Amino acid sequence: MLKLFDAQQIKAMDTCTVEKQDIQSVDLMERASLALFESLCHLLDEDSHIVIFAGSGNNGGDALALARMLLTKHFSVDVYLINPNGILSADCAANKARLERLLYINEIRSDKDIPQIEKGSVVIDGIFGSGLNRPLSDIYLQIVSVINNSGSIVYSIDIPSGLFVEDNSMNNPDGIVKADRVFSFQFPKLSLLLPENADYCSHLTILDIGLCSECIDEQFSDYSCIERRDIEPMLKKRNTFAHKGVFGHALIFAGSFGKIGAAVLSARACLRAGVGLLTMRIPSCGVEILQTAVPEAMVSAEEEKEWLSGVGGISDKMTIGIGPGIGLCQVTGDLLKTLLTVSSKPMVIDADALNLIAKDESLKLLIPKESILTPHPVELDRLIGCRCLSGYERLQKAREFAETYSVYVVLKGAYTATITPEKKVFFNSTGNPGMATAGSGDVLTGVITSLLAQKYSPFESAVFGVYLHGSAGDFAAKSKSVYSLLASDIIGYLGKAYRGIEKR
Ligand SMILES: NC(=O)C1=CN([C@@H]2O[C@H](COP(=O)(O)OP(=O)(O)OC[C@H]3O[C@@H](n4cnc5c(N)ncnc54)[C@H](O)[C@@H]3O)[C@@H](O)[C@H]2O)[C@@H](O)CC1
Ligand SMILES: Nc1ncnc2c1ncn2[C@@H]1O[C@H](COP(=O)(O)OP(=O)(O)O)[C@@H](O)[C@H]1O
Ligand SMILES: [K+]
Repeated sequence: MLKLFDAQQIKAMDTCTVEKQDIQSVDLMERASLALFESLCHLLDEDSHIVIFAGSGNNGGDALALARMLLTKHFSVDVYLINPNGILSADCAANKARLERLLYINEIRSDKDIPQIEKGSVVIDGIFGSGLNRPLSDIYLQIVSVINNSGSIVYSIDIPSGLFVEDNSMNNPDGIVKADRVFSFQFPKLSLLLPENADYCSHLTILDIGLCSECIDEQFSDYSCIERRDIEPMLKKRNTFAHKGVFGHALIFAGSFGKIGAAVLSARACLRAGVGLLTMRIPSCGVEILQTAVPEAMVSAEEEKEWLSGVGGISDKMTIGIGPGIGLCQVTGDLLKTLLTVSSKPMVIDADALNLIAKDESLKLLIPKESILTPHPVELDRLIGCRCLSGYERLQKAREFAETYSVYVVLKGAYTATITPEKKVFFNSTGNPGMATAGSGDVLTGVITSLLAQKYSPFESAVFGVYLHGSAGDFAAKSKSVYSLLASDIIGYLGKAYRGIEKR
């Protein structure tokens, strides 16, 4: 699991590593720059012209060390050191001295010194890193504008200059470098996983720079990134004598007139994710459709033709999922209230079920503890009753909600965040923009309900389900392209996603 840290913690681990490994901080900088150099070389052409912007702190030090390494490979390199106050960090100064022996370093002290960037150049952005302590102003704003308008490929060292590691709600969007790729040292930075910062990082590479693992373990973090190696051990093996009774009975409340497709998608996904038995509670207009499209599912038909109004037959043995396509009728809201009142087991709550809860404050207190709620950002805003101005604010509000109501919140998006009742956040690492298509959320509801029915814990059902769903989406995108991917394709690749998780 990759933990995410704030700027102070990054500094502390830096210092700790230098002590524990008995090295100088400039040696750690050399190691970081070497990892960057090796990774970057794969992306450069022999005749690339490289323009490096270095700041006065350690991010600038990395950039100067990188320039020296690029010279050994005979790249054409221009270096601009931005040094308006004439003060450099010790390691930046050390690398300046090393580089000066090989190359003339241009210094930018005022706006007159800012260069035009030659067309076709590759820009390396080493102006500010995790030490940024205020939004960019003056000469820095001008330099960022020159970089962003240059039309060049831009590679940022550690983090796009001008972007804070965590909260950018008060930042100036014009003072942040827009990078084609960010090479982050050791850990992703939280801000790079938030949707409002998408323009500043098209691709992310994490570079292992050998920070001491003991120093990393000592630092507490509420944020981490789930990787395949975290998911693998969660997979439950199937016993030779297993029968369908072992793999749970899911009961999904889904569909309304015109939205029976949502019920079909969640039903298929639930079965493909491995549930033993599935009953679909749907309005009667959907019975023939569902029985034809998903013969493996049982149907509990509602008396009402077009929407859900009754709970039907439920038992304690069933695991409930509710929401896909159910609409916002008052009678469906009443059904939801009854269901929340009579159930004590965790359930999966999605889509319009979340919108119904948002409309009636009293329902929130009825949600069974440890239930899994799967809102997309707009649904989350409705649920908490306020329009969040940034992904960072939304994440904090979602954490408060998860704690207040003792539930798991799966905040969907590019790096879907599973938030626990203890307010810990686990970002997902699979998935792609092809999944931004109608019905892919219904598929996720089916998958998570299936896992919960199979006795995965609520935490495992959420993070494993989100990972599996994203991984199936990645296989689907490989075959169909991100443009043409359909929610049904995600279901079609769930098997391949399982195969990818099985230990080899
Ligand atoms: N553990 C790690 O991750 C390592 C980090 N290293 C590098 O060190 C960087 C952090 O270095 P620093 O702490 O020196 O931070 P920076 O290189 O980001 O620079 C901070 C300096 O800039 C000044 N400053 C901050 N915001 C400013 C603004 N808006 N306008 C003008 N000046 C401003 C600060 O007062 C400080 O002097 C990382 O991003 C990374 O590039 C590597 O060298 C080695 C290992
Ligand atoms: N850009 C993206 N990258 C990765 N996953 C994505 C992206 N866009 C959407 N998804 C995933 O697709 C699903 C969309 O869910 P939702 O918005 O509820 O769709 P719908 O309501 O159409 O079913 C979520 O699981 C989300 O994480
Ligand atoms: K940078």
